[in-house]
Amino acid sequence: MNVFDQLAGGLVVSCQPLLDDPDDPMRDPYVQARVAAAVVRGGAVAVRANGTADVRAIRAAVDVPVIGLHKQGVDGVFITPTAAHALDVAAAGAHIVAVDATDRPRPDGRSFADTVRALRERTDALVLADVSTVEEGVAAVRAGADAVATTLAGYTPASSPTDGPDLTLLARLAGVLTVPVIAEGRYRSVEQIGAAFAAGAHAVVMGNAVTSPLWITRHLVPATPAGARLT
Ligand SMILES: CC(=O)N[C@H](C=O)[C@@H](O)[C@H](O)[C@H](O)COP(=O)(O)O
Repeated sequence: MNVFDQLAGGLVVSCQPLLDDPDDPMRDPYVQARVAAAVVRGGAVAVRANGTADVRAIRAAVDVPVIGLHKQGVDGVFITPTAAHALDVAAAGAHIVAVDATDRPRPDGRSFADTVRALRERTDALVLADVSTVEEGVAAVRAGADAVATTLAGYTPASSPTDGPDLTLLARLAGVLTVPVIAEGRYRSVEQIGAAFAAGAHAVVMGNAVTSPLWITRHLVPATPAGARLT
């Protein structure tokens, strides 16, 4: 049984501070580890986390698989952009390393396949390929990815943002791949979780809608008269 089997049919919760707000008060490994412990207590089958400090703190706080990544910047390839980042995340204790698997240029001039090879040679970590198109998913599996996630749908030049989660991409990936396909990106509701499993998801990842008070409040405030006056 590999680690992805432990995720089958479950909810994975991403415990990360907000990407686009460096002053998010939740940007603290102790805080993220407490959030992770809470979501696991609530039934999350795994936790996704950003950065070696958060991965290490969360590994110590929970007994479910940890999907680690390292975000660098906000443009181009920013999810675990280099082999060195991937090795650091694995060394911090991630069972699975999430890596951008698009074919865009990377800061180390290497390819996604090189990162997979480096992880295989030096760690036991499995590789989750974050993609935005079917073609990227197919190429990622050819390059050795253990699973594919729709994380980058709507966040790359090759994909268009959808209002909610990209269920079409999910269904197409699930239709052509034999590895687990993870639904991730803009999941906000019980209905969307159901729709993802109906479309063939192996597991569903929810992030901001569960773990970011900053994101949730910013989402709700415009519905108030006081918030509407601000916009
Ligand atoms: C595109 C990107 O940078 N995605 C990141 C991946 O780790 C996170 O910022 C997201 O919160 C995560 O994917 C979960 O998605 P959502 O918060 O929409 O449920």
